[in-house]
Amino acid sequence: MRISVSSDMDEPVARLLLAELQRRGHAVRAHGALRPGADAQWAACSEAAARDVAEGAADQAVVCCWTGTGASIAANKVPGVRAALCADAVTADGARRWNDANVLALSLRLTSEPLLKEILDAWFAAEPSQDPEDRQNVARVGRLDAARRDS
Ligand SMILES: O=C(CO)[C@H](O)[C@H](O)COP(=O)(O)O
Repeated sequence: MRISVSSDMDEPVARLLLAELQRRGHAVRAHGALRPGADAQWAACSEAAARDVAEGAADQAVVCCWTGTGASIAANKVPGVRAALCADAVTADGARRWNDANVLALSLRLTSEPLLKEILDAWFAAEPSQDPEDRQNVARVGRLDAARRDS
């Protein structure tokens, strides 16, 4: 899978995230503090990674900041992006399954190395639910997105 990754801070867990995604065979594109010379403000680098997904340059993205909140807020402003801030594997599983999330947001502060691997395992193992009610919810979010674009 093609995965864009962003972090506003060059923290060990962000480097580990890059290495772990590569080890799993993903093609990784780095933004922010993970790419020399790139804009590393959390709003800018989260937007860049999210735009990769929205524009088809990446299949999914993982966006990071110290809390994970700014990264998820910025990513969610990009049309077509459903970013989910996940602090554990159960949340990551639900985000993929029920929300059809296409961007994973992580807190650099909270995500330890074992937790990171658990979250990634759950995120990549889960498939979006085909249950009609779940699809209706995701479609409804898409309509909210479209309405915001048109307003
Ligand atoms: O969590 C964050 C945003 O949600 C940032 O990582 C946090 O604000 C730190 O940024 P800075 O190093 O610029 O003070």
